Parts: sequence; C-alpha cells; structure tokens
Amino acid sequence: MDDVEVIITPTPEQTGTVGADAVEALFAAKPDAVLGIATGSSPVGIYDELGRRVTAGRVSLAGGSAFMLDEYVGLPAEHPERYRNVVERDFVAKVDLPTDRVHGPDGQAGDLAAACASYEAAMAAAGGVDLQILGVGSDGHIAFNEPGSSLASRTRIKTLTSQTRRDNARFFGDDVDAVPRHCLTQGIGTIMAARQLVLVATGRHKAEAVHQLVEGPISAMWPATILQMHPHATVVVDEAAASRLALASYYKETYAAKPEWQGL
Ligand SMILES: N[C@@H]1[C@@H](O)[C@H](O)[C@@H](COP(=O)(O)O)O[C@@H]1O
Repeated sequence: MDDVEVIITPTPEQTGTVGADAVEALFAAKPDAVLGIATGSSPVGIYDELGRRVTAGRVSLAGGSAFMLDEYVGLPAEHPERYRNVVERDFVAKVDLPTDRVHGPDGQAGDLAAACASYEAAMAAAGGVDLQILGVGSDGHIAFNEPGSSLASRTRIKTLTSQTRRDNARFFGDDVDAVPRHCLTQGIGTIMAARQLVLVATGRHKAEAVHQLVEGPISAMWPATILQMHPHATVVVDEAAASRLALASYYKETYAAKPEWQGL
C-alpha cells in the first residue's frame, strides 16, 4: 500500500464499520491473529461493531490474542480507569477473544523498567502484532508517546503532559489531579513494528492532529506523523476530524475509485 490511506466517513459511527472491516478481514485470513488494541473513545465504535459481528457469527476472534498500547502507572487493580479494566469493558466483554490472551504492560510492577522489557519480549514471542488499532491525542500523541518522544522508542515509562491529563480528566470525575502523572507505553518504534496500522479519529478537536499526521512534516513534535513511514497504514476519520485536510477531496476521490482487490 505504501501511502497512508485516508478514509473519510460521512458519520463518526461509520469509522467503526471501516475499522471492523479491517479486523474481520485479518481474522478471516489468520484466525490466530495478534491484534493491537487501543483505549480511549475513538476505537469504541470498532469494538461495538466487532461485538455485533461476533454475535451474528460473521467473525470470530476466539483463536486470537491481543496486546494493549499503554497503561497508567500506579492505579489500583480494581480502579475502573486502569486501562486493563477499560479494555475488559470496552472490548473483551463484547467479543469472543479469551481474556487471558489479552496482555498489557504492568503499571503496578515494582520494577517498571523490567515490566517494559518483558512486555516487549512477550510481543516478540507472540510473533509481533498483525494489526494495531490506534487513536490519536489532540496533541498528536499515539498510545502515550507525547510530543518530543523518540521516533524509535520502545516500551518505556513516560510522564504525561498537562494537556493529556486535562483531556483525560473526564474519565476521572473531571479531577485533573486524579489522573496519574506516569504511564507505561509502547514506544513509537514498537508501534511501527506492527504489520498494519488502523488509526481512528473523530471530531473537530482532532482536526489539527489529523492534518499534521497526514500532511505535516514528520516530527517528534507530532508523534503520529511517523505513520507516513509505515508501509500499511490507514487513517479513518469523520468529516469533522477531516476538516483541516488540504487534500480531502483527493482522498475521497481515491477511496471512491479504490480497486476492490486492494482490500483495506
Ligand atoms: N492513551 C490514550 C491514547 O491511546 C488515545 O489515542 C488518546 C485519545 O483518546 P480518545 O480516543 O478518547 O480521544 O487517549 C489516550 O491518551
């Protein structure tokens, strides 16, 4: 595929359909696929649609496994916003992928550096991620790789920016002080090692990040711009998130004329 493929959907809901199509195609070709899963509101439409398709018997993830992108440091095991628990609610509960085959970095480990290294080793032992689902932060971060992150980074501890902590305060009763300061996150190099990337963004607050990601210069200041270097990356956005794209009409024409054989 080489070029970042941009798919602009008329409604935010349709981003979920397109994302689910990509996951369905993967599991049809490879029933034991390794799926990379993201938290946040953006991928929820994909998980909902996958849930409907699993219930309808159209796709099964039962033979697969999953790796999470990131995790807060220090949240207690039962905390509802611990990403492992979010993934349980938003994804695992809806599909047929066994919960014991969902892996995440251990944000409660005594030795956080060792937890990051063993997470990288677990991903490698599983054969690497086949398809990574991604969201994007309003500042262009992917996973928790904040602006300034090394474009070659691997799983490590990061300090969250105040922008991200403010963005995520809505999950913590609007109390920014309740949002952890640190996280463990797959690095940008880790994410780039996945064989396929599908990034979803909806809403006007993502428009600048989407513009930079697709059309800006590759820069650590907008970490998502690294997707321009990935051989198989698809960016699925609604009209609002696409509103700052200079070449929006071209992407629409390209998608409308997309050859059937190309797939996603
Ligand atoms: N670590 C997550 C990211 O993986 C996610 O992409 C981002 C955007 O979240 P949302 O999709 O809710 O806008 O939020 C968090 O910071």
